[in-house]
Amino acid sequence: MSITQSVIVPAYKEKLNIKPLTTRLFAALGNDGAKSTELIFVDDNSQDGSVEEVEALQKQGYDVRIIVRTTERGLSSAVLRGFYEAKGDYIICMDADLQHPPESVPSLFDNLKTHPFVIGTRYAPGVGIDKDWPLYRRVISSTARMMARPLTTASDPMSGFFGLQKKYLLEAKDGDIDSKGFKIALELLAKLPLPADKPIGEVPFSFGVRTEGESKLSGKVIIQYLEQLKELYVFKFGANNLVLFLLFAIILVLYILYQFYSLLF
Ligand SMILES: Nc1nc2c(ncn2[C@@H]2O[C@H](COP(=O)(O)OP(=O)(O)O[C@H]3O[C@H](CO)[C@@H](O)[C@H](O)[C@@H]3O)[C@@H](O)[C@H]2O)c(=O)[nH]1
Repeated sequence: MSITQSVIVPAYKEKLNIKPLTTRLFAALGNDGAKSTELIFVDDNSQDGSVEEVEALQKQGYDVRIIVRTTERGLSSAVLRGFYEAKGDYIICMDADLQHPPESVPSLFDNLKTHPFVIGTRYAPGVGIDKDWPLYRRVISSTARMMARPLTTASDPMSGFFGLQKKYLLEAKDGDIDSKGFKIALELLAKLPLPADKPIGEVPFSFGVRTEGESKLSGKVIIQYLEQLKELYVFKFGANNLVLFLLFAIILVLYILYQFYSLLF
């Protein structure tokens, strides 16, 4: 059976999550799904034993490999590298830390058969984000989501759990997709030539809790997001737009909130 589906996982210092993610993913895919699916970790030279972990899984027969980048660093560029190396026509991206349940991957692949792009969404009835998220993270997350509203109809464009049909990536103009920001799904939703008459697929999922390793979210990532938003607004609406002005007003408020938080904790 040939590979038609690829799962791409950006990973930095995620050794302890590699085995549970791989075994849970292939179990969820079932026999037939597993035969047509490859799993690719894109690691930025973590040097924490992730490579050996993947080699051990290969010996057990899993179709898994790890790309180790030594000269590049960053979540979005890692995801894009995996996308371009993927053999499948249908590609899913997910985090390594098991906050994105591997058991939801088959639903995302199913959805992708009839939609050009699918988002795993935390904003749907019955699902949600971790109840233990501190207030500041909820505020940042909902503000970030609100600011992306004019760029896409997707309910959760901040999600790192998403998929696309590879042909749309290949149809993008050279140099359009920028891999600097942290929010690669938003970048792709705003810039790919997706057909206007087909909706974005949405699959609800509950955002899990990271139990191993650490989040790489930091103040720097927030600033990167704001820079990315500015670039996407200009791409979509042109430079001289009122929306851009509003964006900067919101950026200012967010920045003040962030400073306020830093002072308190
Ligand atoms: N290769 C590589 N991988 C990276 C890098 N930075 C982060 N990653 C990987 O990217 C995934 C997400 O990083 P986290 O650090 O776990 O992100 P988070 O703060 O938990 O953010 C989550 O929530 C966001 C929405 O609020 C999501 O957009 C994001 O994808 C992630 O799910 C993890 O698998 C992590 O190892 C990097 O520089 N290089």
